[in-house]
Amino acid sequence: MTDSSDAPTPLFDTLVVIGPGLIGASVLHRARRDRTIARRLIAVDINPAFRERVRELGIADEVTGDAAAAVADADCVMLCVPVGAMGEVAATVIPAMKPGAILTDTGSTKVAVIEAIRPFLRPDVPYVPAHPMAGTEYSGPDAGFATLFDNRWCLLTPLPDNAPDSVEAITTLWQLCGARTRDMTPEHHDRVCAIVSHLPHLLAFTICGTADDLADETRSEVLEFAASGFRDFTRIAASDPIMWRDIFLSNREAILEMLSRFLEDAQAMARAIRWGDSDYIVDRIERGRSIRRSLLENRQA
Ligand SMILES: NC(=O)C1=CN([C@@H]2O[C@H](COP(=O)(O)OP(=O)(O)OC[C@H]3O[C@@H](n4cnc5c(N)ncnc54)[C@H](O)[C@@H]3O)[C@@H](O)[C@H]2O)C=CC1
Ligand SMILES: O=C(O)C(=O)Cc1ccc(O)cc1
Repeated sequence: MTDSSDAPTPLFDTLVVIGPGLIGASVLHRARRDRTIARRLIAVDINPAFRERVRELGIADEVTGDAAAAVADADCVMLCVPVGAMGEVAATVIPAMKPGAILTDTGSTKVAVIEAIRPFLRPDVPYVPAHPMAGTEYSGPDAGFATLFDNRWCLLTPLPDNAPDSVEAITTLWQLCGARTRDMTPEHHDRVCAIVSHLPHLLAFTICGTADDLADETRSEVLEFAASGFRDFTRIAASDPIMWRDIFLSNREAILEMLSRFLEDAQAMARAIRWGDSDYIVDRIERGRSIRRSLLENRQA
């Protein structure tokens, strides 16, 4: 029998998304919308309420809590759970995958996630780690949307023994999601993300905590008069606590290194303010402005 439709063959026959929260549900929305990523979509979640939401959203052909059964027929399995849960999920799914199927993940840290998954790897199941650099402060299946990854970066950290076709397949998957892709080592990835993503979140959580610790009368004024600077911090400070606890604990060294460099620079700024060093202050602010201009030019803001 011939296929009468002109639709191109999807990249995978069956894609299983484990953890259809913000990221997983966004992949499912995109795959559902375009039908170029996979013919059949399966979502696995431990939370029954989230499974029900995924069913209601209609973004998967099958929704289940049984990860091992779900992956048996999969051509690609994408782990979209918090980074601290990657190892235990990998331990359940890898033995149940069919030979040649590809395992990938979307974790925000790479060295620790790869180490957590490595003990369960099989030579006939390539694992290609990835990290879409796109997200919001919201989580859960309702937070997902099809265009989340458009024009954003997805960083891949292929392993030395990855066959080129498995890396190519995951690269294509992210490009079909709308992302631009770049390969780098897991160590480099973790240092880059420590400065561009993890430290900014740490600062946001901290400044909101500091504001909340202020005396009662000042604290109520923080809420009343929050100018845009503080308000912008509160957006990312609204992010999921479990996800961020796991990121901080799993990228400990790079985050602590970036934090200590930041503290030195903040001290230098404090000194300039104390001694009235206008040139230093203006120079630092101008560097901030030029970084913002570059982001706008690169369509990343
Ligand atoms: N939120 C963001 O902006 C971004 C997050 N990431 C990474 O992607 C991953 C997912 O993040 P989000 O989608 O934001 O999280 P989320 O909290 O929205 O979704 C995670 C989902 O995983 C499920 N889950 C947790 N443990 C599970 C288990 N053992 N088995 C099956 N399901 C399980 C949860 O019930 C939830 O539905 C994390 O590793 C995160 O670091 C990557 C890029 C951006
Ligand atoms: O909402 C924001 O500003 C984010 O920074 C989202 C985000 C969170 C975690 C990641 O690993 C990547 C992107």
